[in-house]
Amino acid sequence: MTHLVGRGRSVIAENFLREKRMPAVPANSMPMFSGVEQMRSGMDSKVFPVMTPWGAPLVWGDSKSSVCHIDKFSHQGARIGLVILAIGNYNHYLQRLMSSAELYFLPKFYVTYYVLTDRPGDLNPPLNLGQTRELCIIPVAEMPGWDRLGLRRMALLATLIKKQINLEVDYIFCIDVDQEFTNPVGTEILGKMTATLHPLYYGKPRHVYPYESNSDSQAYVAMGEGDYYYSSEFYGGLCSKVLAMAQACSLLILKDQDKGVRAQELEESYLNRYLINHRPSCVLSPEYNWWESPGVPEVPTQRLRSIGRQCLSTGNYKGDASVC
Ligand SMILES: CC(=O)N[C@H]1[C@@H](OP(=O)(O)OP(=O)(O)OC[C@H]2O[C@@H](n3ccc(=O)[nH]c3=O)[C@H](O)[C@@H]2O)O[C@H](CO)[C@H](O)[C@@H]1O
Ligand SMILES: [Mn+2]
Repeated sequence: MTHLVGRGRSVIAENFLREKRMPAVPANSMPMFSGVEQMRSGMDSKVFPVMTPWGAPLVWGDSKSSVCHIDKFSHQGARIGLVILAIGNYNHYLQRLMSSAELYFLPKFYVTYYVLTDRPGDLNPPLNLGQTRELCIIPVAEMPGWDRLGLRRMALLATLIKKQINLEVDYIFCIDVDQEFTNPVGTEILGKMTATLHPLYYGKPRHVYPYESNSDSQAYVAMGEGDYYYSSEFYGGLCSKVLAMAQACSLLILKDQDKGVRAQELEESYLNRYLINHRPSCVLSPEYNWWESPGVPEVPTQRLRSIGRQCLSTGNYKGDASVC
């Protein structure tokens, strides 16, 4: 594997990233409600909130604030990692996700794909990657099954960040392999901690969110707690923040397993529990977790599509049963 570390990075970018690695602001010093700015989509006059109640950007890729963020020179040297877990027959999604990422995911940036797979040979010959991109294949001995892997991914992620990723990139994102980028995704997603709204619960009242209701579980969320319901298909941030999150979630999962308890939505439940206590600094709109289904809201631009959830809702993908 060739390392891209340090190549072409400006002093300004180095300083910016150093500052970004500073310790977290304690939750109790979080800014209070700062009002809700809005973006209006030209097409149909729909109004989209662009800020969370705690002042974090709520990102629609074409909103003024996103465009402004993208223009920030300071991100130019950022190195970004994308962790992809592909076990068993989910390996067939890899090629599609990676080719779409080459087209749309932070093009021209330093991007390393960390592919954790039980079939390392499947990526041979490897994809033709852009000049600033690299692939790191990490063989893992895991059994297939989303219900099992949903309880393993956080631990795998924590170990890998600590051992390797932390030394190689600034930001790390974890993405479900059963997805594809369908439009540009740029630096607007780079936050200390970035989480994506689950489209089925966007704009819905708090009481319908599928937070864990079993009070024996470490993922339990009491009535009245929580702002949004986040998806487990795409999240990320600075390595140090994602490491803290993955370590905390895997500990919650282990504690539950020790008691024979399992949160209903698996990793997603623990992620949501964690994000209630540690609100994300960047919240991605359903543009970044989208599929065709009556329950999913229309968005100005569809950027990241979940093929798996699309297949689950309709039984096939655009009529192509072989994709599902
Ligand atoms: C198909 C399915 O029932 N999906 C459920 C699963 O969606 P999710 O989209 O959360 O799960 P998923 O089936 O996409 O699995 C998560 C990720 O684990 C990896 N992976 C999973 C299984 C496997 O055999 N190999 C592999 O590599 C892969 O990166 C995949 O994208 O969980 C959600 C809650 O969290 C809901 O309950 C969904 O209904
Ligand atoms: Mn998925």
